[in-house]
Amino acid sequence: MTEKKLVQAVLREGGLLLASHNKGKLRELEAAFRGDDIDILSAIDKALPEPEETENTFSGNARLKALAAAGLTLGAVLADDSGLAIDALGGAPGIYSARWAGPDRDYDMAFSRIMKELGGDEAAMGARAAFVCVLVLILPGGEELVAEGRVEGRLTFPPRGVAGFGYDPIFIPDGEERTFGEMTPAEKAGYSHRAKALAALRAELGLS
Ligand SMILES: O=c1nc[nH]c2c1ncn2[C@H]1C[C@H](O)[C@@H](COP(=O)(O)OP(=O)(O)OP(=O)(O)O)O1
Ligand SMILES: [Mg+2]
Repeated sequence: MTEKKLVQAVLREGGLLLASHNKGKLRELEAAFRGDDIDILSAIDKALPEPEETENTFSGNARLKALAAAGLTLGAVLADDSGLAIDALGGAPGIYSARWAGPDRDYDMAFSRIMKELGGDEAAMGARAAFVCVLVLILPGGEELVAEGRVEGRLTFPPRGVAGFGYDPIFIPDGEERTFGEMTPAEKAGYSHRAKALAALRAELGLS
């Protein structure tokens, strides 16, 4: 058996725990493994504690979340750390994207802060930004795989659309006029940072 076939067998046998508490992310991650015959569980299903994200990079925090859950399950674990990086704000909110929405995950508050820090709604309109996603997969033997995805685009205010989650209603990917919040899940996956990271990870696993 090739190594990829062995890893696929491990995933089919032991399942995959998605180490995220974000329902929007979980929907997208689950969709990517649909049809693979792998049992998917989430940190929400298993009521796992949410670790504090103390690292200062996306990859560091993705790895921290994956390792925290790996200690609590026998199967493989996949964690996602992601965020919105705005050029004119030096990449902020970046790894602090969730924290800018406060403990209640109030994205209107996060949008207001972005507009304010960019110097008002006129300056904020069209500001260059990118979504970044780093995935870390930990296999039962401890082997770690890392995959990254990025999508460039621009911001728009006021927010548009009710699909997706988080910052989707203010982000327009390059080549589009609609925000992620105005797209179907399949349309968003045609552009998104998470879909690109998932494609890279799936290629490394020989799943496709
Ligand atoms: O496709 C996306 N569309 C819109 N917003 C997004 C996306 N991808 C990340 N984001 C935002 C949501 C959150 O404000 C932050 C991620 O923070 P991050 O810590 O990685 O996730 P989280 O705390 O929501 O869940 P968890 O850590 O349990 O996986 O970036
Ligand atoms: Mg988080």
